[in-house]
Amino acid sequence: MKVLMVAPEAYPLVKVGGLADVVGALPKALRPLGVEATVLLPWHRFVEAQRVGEVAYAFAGQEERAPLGERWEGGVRFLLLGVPGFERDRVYGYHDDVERYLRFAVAAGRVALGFDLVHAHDWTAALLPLTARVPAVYTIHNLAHQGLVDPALFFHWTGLPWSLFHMEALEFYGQVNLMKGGIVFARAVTTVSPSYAEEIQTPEFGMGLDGVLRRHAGKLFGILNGLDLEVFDPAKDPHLPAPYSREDVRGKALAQKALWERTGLKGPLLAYVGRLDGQKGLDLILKAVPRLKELGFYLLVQGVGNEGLAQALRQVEEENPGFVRFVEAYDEALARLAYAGADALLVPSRFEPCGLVQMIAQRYGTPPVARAVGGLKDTIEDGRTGVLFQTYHPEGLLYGVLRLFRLGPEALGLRGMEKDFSWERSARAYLEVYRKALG
Ligand SMILES: Nc1ncnc2c1ncn2[C@@H]1O[C@H](COP(=O)(O)OP(=O)(O)O[C@H]2O[C@H](CO)[C@@H](O)[C@H](O)[C@H]2O)[C@@H](O)[C@H]1O
Repeated sequence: MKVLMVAPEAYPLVKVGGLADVVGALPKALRPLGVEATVLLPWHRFVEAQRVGEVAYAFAGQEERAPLGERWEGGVRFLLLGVPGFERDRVYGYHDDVERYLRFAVAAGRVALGFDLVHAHDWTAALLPLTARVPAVYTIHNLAHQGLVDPALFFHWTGLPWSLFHMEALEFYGQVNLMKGGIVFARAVTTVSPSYAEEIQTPEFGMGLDGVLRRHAGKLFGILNGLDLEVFDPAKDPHLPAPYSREDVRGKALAQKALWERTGLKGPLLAYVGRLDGQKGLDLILKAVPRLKELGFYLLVQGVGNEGLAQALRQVEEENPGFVRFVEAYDEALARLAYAGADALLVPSRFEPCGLVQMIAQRYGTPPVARAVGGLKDTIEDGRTGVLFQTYHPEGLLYGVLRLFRLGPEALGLRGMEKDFSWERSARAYLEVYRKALG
């Protein structure tokens, strides 16, 4: 079976968050099952690849051509599509994001012709289930980003008929909603944990699409993300001062020391690693700081993203020297040191489709304190490998932290290291869904 995965990011070529980890790892896990998956990404100028051809497509009534690049990484074939709009430094966050990703998706439809199935990821590829001439599976990684477009622009750019502009297809409160199109037109829709698959069918988590998801519930599947155990392995991680495993955890103490030295903090150390986004519950962390400090905890926050949150974090760092460190950087090495060297990882998300950071931390022997939502619920054993709290409130988070330290973070950490986060089972579930879609 030849599958084309279409996504905006994939590890190790382009990574902003967890989507990249998933799109990077899934093709490797599918290979032993007889699925040959190729990953198609926009050709960002910072990605080196060999030019292997050209793709012709129509956009806004004009014939255009885009170079096609190829690169192999870890046995996976990556194709890079050089449509205009991607010769920039960042992956997202430009005023014309919708236009450039639509152009990418239109051109990607041409590339898909050589494959049995398209697997489209998130809003940036959501046009493909509608336009690709091969069956499509659509995966929702995050319902918060849906891709809303002015209908006049959308139909001008894509050349699609206005007859698609109705409630059962692309229309969403007067605009075109790309993610809605992905859900409606895919043969199967997946999301990244069983709990999130349930939650998004409710008004609380559905972000306006819960009705659409309920209508299409028969083809909606929750498949838990795995971890790339080669990439995230404390026994082989080059970013750590010394390797360690469950059998010999001595290296973990060295990681802790290195983390203290690097950040100027000491223990008991609570860490947050991830994008700075309203989704992630950083407002709870910010509000909990005075109490955490009183109780003798130290706090490290590492991440980039929302400027308002960054500002608030800078201020909290300034007001609490020696207790709070805010590292505003995308830094793989420091992230690994935090997963290994912190006493606990905080994941107080408002909602969480799956979440990888809590799995990474458990694999590195660091228990998470997380909110009981989405994939966090599905990957943390409450009281055994981490602590889950219910209420979205600073008190909920504080209660979780105190409970963890009563239970003993070391014991929970050791149990977390035993957990199986491999992709194997999930890859088989995807294969089942692919078969249904090809049906
Ligand atoms: N400043 C930084 N420095 C270094 N590394 C950093 C970093 N900020 C983030 N990362 C890395 O980015 C990844 C984050 O992945 P998550 O799945 O936890 O969240 P994200 O919200 O990005 O993903 C979305 O998609 C994934 C994939 O489906 C879902 O699991 C998740 O719930 C959904 O919100 C991890 O590999 C983490 O180490």
